[in-house]
Amino acid sequence: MNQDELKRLVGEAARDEVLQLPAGAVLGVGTGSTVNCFIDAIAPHRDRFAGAVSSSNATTERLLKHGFQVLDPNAVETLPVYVDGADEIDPFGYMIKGGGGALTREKIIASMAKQFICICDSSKQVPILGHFALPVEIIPISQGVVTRELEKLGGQVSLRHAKNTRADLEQTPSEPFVTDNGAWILDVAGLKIVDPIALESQIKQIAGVITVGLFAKERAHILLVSNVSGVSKILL
Ligand SMILES: O=C[C@H](O)[C@H](O)[C@H](O)COP(=O)(O)O
Repeated sequence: MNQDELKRLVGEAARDEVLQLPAGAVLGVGTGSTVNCFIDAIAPHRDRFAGAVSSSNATTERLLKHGFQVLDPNAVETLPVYVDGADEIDPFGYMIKGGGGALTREKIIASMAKQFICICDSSKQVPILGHFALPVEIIPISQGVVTRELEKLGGQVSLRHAKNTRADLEQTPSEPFVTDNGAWILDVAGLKIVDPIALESQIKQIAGVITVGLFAKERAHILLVSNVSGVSKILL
């Protein structure tokens, strides 16, 4: 089974999970290739839901294409669930997210939800976070100062470029990658994140930082994880 098939499997498992919600629920929907499989899997059931709150322009586009009603987050008070992928998840449900650049809106929508359902294949499970470079969304003029602060924490910092996403790390950098919020992303490699709660709050306090892709406060409560033997549901 290849990784795409594992993503499809876990997307379908998440569909089965949200179909247990009472009819008329509003869904919180994350971003990324795994979430795309979830969106495709729930598309035939869209009429059971009052709509969805989206975490990125890409997700909004896909939801609309499938005929979902996409609601303004300001018009919604709470969400029963938020479904999203992760770049890394540890045994406590703490995650690194933002490989696709959607971390800020993802964190906002996750904070509105009663339950975070993380969907991924087992390659994303790690004992300690930090092998995947930690994304930090910043105000562009703060690049220099934030870089220096992050280096003091022991990280090797690089500005993400438009073609320098997870899928093609080797390509020659071009223009800076610009997020849906018009901001930039610093990727911080070489951190061994033993205390995600402390590091999340420490990085958040650096002037110029919009969001750090460490999801400790907005951790996952349920993990649906696929491997060659199928999908497991883990309560965190
Ligand atoms: O910004 C992107 C998100 O945090 C994604 O949820 C994360 O990068 C995982 O994406 P994928 O399912 O494509 O591996």
